[in-house]
This record gives sequence, C-alpha cells and structure tokens, in this order.
Amino acid sequence: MPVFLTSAEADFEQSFTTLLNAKREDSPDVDAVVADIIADVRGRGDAALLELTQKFDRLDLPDSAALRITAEEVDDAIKSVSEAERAALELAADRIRAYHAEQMPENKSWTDASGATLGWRWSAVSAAGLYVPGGLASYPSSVLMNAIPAKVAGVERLAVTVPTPDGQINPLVLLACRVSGVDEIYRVGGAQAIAALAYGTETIAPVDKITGPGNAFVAAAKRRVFGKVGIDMIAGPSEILVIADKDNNPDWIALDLLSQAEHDESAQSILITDDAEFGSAVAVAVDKRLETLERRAIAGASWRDFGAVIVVRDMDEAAALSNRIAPEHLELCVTDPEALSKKTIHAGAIFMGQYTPEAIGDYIGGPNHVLPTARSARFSSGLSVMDFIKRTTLSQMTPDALRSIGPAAATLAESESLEAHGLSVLARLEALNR
Ligand SMILES: NC(=O)c1ccc[n+]([C@@H]2O[C@H](COP(=O)([O-])OP(=O)(O)OC[C@H]3O[C@@H](n4cnc5c(N)ncnc54)[C@H](O)[C@@H]3O)[C@@H](O)[C@H]2O)c1
Ligand SMILES: N[C@H](CO)Cc1c[nH]c[nH+]1
Ligand SMILES: [Zn+2]
Repeated sequence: MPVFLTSAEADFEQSFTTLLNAKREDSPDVDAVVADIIADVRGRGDAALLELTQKFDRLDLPDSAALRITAEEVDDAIKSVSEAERAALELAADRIRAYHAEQMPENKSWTDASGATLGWRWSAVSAAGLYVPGGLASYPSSVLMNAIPAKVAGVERLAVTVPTPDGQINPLVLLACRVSGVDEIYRVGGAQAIAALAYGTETIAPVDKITGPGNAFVAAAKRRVFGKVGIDMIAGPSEILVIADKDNNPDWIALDLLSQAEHDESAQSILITDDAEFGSAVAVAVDKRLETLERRAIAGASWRDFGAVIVVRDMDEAAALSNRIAPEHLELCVTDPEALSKKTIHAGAIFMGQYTPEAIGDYIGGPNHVLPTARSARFSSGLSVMDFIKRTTLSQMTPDALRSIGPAAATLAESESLEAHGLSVLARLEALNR
C-alpha cells in the first residue's frame, strides 16, 4: 500500500519528511570497477573497447572498424520500422526542434559611460557525445531529447554510443539517430563508452560534452570524467507529482501516476488533493489498473514502496508541499492551473490542466524530458540548448575608456602585489599621455 497522509493530522510533518527522504536508489559500489575500466580504455584504446564489449555485451567484433555502425547498417535496420512509428518519431522530432529553437539566447553588446564596449557571445561546443542505454528496451524518444537540442545549438559533431547486447539493437534508436541528423554511432556501452568519449581512442575521437542516461556504471563513469569533459546531469529514477481537485476522472489520474511508476521500481508517484474521497478513489483506480498493466510488477513495486496520496486543506498548502518535493514532473489538474503554476516554482516540468498528461511531455509536446530528479529542481533545470553552448565575454577599451577606468585597475593590482598586472595598464596610459 502507498502511504496515505492528511496534512491536518498531528504527525504529518514527520511522515512527510520521511517520504521526502525515502531512499530511492540502490547504488552498488561500482566506482572501483569503473575506475579500472576508464584506466584500461585510456591505456589501450580500441583494444580495450573490443575486449570489454566481448565481456559485457557478449559481442565479438573482428576489428576496430566494426565498432562503428555504418549508414548501410542503419538503412537495413530501419526497414523494419512501421510507417506509423516513423511518422510519430518525425512529428516528435519536428516539435522538439521547434521548441528548442525558441530557447536560443541572443548575443549582446553595449557601450557604457566610460566608452568601453562590453558584451558576450554564445558559441556551441565543438563535439558532443550522447550515451544511449542499450537493449531492446532503450528509449528512442530519449535519443531525440538529447540529440536535437545539440543540433539546434549548432554542435558540429555528435557521436552516439549504444551497447548492443548479443548484437541486438532497437531499430527505432537508429531511426531516431537518423531523424536527429546523427550519423556517427558506435556499438559500445557502459563505462568504456564514456571513457572513449572523454579521452578518445584510435576510432572514437574525444568530445567536449557527454549527455544521456544509463545504469550505475554509466553514471559513475560520467561523474569520473567530469572536468575533462562537461556532463549534463546524473538523472535518478523518474518522479511524478499530481495536484488534482475532485473534478477529475480518478482513472485518468491513476494512469498518470502509473505512467512514471512503470519506468522503475524506484520511481515515485505522488497525488496531492484537497478531497479525501477523491484521493481514495484514485488509490482504488491505481490498484484496478495494476491488475492488467503489462509492467505491473515494476509499477506495483514503485507504487507500494514510494507512492503516496496526500490530502491537504487547500491548494495553497498543496503548492507549498509541492515546492518542498520539487518534483521532476508536476501535473496541475485543477480549475485554474495557470494561477496555481505561479505558486509551484520548484519543478522540472509542469503540465497544466486535465488534458495534459505527463506522457505528452515524454514524447511529443516539445519541451525536453531529461529533467532534474531527487529534488534537484530546487536549483537546476532540464536539458536544453544551454547545455550545448557556452558564453564568452567581450571587452574593448578605447583610449578614453582606458584613461577613465585603467588607473583603478592599476591601484587594485598594486594592492594585490601583482606588479605586471598594474604595469600592463600603466604602460599604455603613459604612451597615451606622451
Ligand atoms: N532517464 C531516462 O530518460 C532513461 C532512459 C532510458 C534508460 N534509463 C536508465 O538507463 C539504465 C539502462 O540500464 P541498462 O543496464 O539496461 O543499460 P546501459 O546501457 O545503461 O548499461 C549497459 C552496460 O553496462 C555495463 N555493465 C553491465 N554490467 C556491468 C558490470 N558488472 N561491470 C561493468 N560494467 C557493466 C556494460 O558495459 C553494458 O554494456 C536504467 O537504469 C534505466 O532506468 C533512463
Ligand atoms: N519519463 C522519462 C523521464 O523521466 C522519460 C521517458 C522516456 N520514455 C518515456 N518516458
Ligand atoms: Zn516516462
């Protein structure tokens, strides 16, 4: 049974805090294994990749050239994709592209009172690496969500790594690469893929930024290579918080809760409502749906161990609790979602009104589905074009500007005992005054 909490009860604060701190990730001690794999790939390059691919993915590759999945192999694999799946993927790609194009920031420059021209300019990283988790159960939608923002940002080179256990790959993953404009794809997985992307091998040139989800080995490797390259984030198990009033169909809300519960036994689904009877009706509907759901073992475990129904006095209280949870996904199934959304400020993504199930955001809405989990929406945002660009500041002095602000720089340099700093300004001022 999920927990059923009522905010008016005396022990609510204690129970809510327990819910907030529920440990949802079993991270086995994988760091030592990952350190060895990274050292091996740095030392032996492709030879290590071939050996580790044999060991972990049971795939014997004849030589380094076979690490890359060729355009012909992609052509062959995507023949099996149905027309309906192709059309859906293309529609999703178009909508994700259009949304992310709107995110591109402007360059800026201005001249201030001293005569100095100041500003900044954005430019894309030169090369990005995208890790796609392996197996037939991998998500093509996640390929679009990672690759398209990179392309929109202007990244010139985008390399995908994907493990192919026993030689198997989801053809939709390859189609998603094709639709996103990615043609550099390697059949390598785990920590060895991350090491190859970060440090390079004979076949895989190094990248500047690595994004994409993966298992504990991938996450540990991303943590280790951070600094050598940039990384996006370490995404934890999925989460959904639904705030709903009684004017909703309990079955719809139950399905929304289960849509994230079915991802992972450690996923978390929470309903906050101001109507206890409605809360009970949703809990009943969840149980009913669980009877027939294909992934009922996973979804049932998630709902039993981490699910919750919270009954509050009013929607202001709901908003305050939501901000403390800072969920990855927040659905506002209330009469005035716009007004409530102004109060629910800590959330990765908000879905407004009863006709906007979170699943729309996972696939086709346009915004990114790679979002902050584990309460990190308090201080961070989902993947965007901003993850693939960086800002360079610009300054240009005129002689008058240097005369105006240079002496203060020289004074500060002297107070820091950095003589050459001060002299580099003073030498120019002397020349100007000659
Ligand atoms: N958040 C998202 O959008 C999203 C999307 C898809 C998948 N995921 C997550 O990605 C993960 C997928 O996991 P997966 O394992 O199926 O695929 P994966 O691609 O993440 O990992 C497979 C690789 O792990 C390595 N590995 C496995 N056992 C190892 C061992 N004992 N020692 C060293 N390396 C080992 C191997 O190299 C193997 O190729 C799941 O945790 C899933 O929840 C998240
Ligand atoms: N909801 C997941 C992120 O939390 C993303 C996803 C991919 N496919 C379906 N859903
Ligand atoms: Zn999902």
